[in-house]
Amino acid sequence: MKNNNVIHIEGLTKMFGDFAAVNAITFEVEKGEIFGFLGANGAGKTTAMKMLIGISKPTSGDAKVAGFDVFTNAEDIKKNIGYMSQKFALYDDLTVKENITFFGGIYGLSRQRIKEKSAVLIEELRLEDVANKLVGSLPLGWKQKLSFSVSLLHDPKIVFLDEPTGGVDPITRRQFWEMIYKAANQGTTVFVTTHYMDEAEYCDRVSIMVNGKIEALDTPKKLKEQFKVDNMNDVFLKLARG
Ligand SMILES: Nc1ncnc2c1ncn2[C@@H]1O[C@H](COP(=O)(O)OP(=O)(O)OP(=O)(O)O)[C@@H](O)[C@H]1O
Repeated sequence: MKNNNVIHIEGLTKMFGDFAAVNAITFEVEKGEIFGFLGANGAGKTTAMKMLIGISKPTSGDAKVAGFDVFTNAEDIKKNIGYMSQKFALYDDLTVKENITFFGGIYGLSRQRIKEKSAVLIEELRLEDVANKLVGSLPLGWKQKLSFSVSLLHDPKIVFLDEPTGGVDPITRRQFWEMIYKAANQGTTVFVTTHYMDEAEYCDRVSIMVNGKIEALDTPKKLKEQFKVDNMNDVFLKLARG
């Protein structure tokens, strides 16, 4: 593993019976990179991501995340990553402040650190007026931005985002991506799945999974050249439709 690689995967495979949901995938992701992990429904993205975040044991292959082996150091991986998905966000029945305090506690931050982080985060997200309101009462876009910030509370080396902007309006999606860029500029690696092809264009590199295999992996510019098209949507359609 090179020093600046925070994800290193070789021949990573997950079988469900005879079915290879993830079939010998190999790639590396660098520190501070925004890595887009694309694929049609059922391609194997979530299965692969579950192995990378240490909650599912691979059938075979090698994977190191944040320097830790997914087979032997899954607990260390969990401490060094952030995770956010469209489906599991925050607790609707806790206030903004309570959610931050709760997750800060889970991540092992001290009371003082939680207080400091909470103040900065609420100011940055301009949530002062709703800091004591239940998260369930906030618009989805606000929840998702807050959820992303919470996933970064413990300054993880890598943040895994599983369709973070699903169902969110275009303006909020844009703001969300500004937050992603900021995190990446500060050295956090961003591993993101999305079904929005305009978002694929914002990534430094993009991989496209088809039936458990990675069929293409490069910068959006090079992928467009390779497939002789002028947008990522057409790259995706060419690959996903075979
Ligand atoms: N626990 C399981 N047991 C059996 N098959 C599974 C299991 N989990 C996933 N699969 C299968 O593995 C394949 C890959 O699923 P996965 O959820 O990883 O795809 P995905 O690319 O994340 O799709 P989506 O975009 O819909 O989230 C699918 O055919 C799915 O049915």
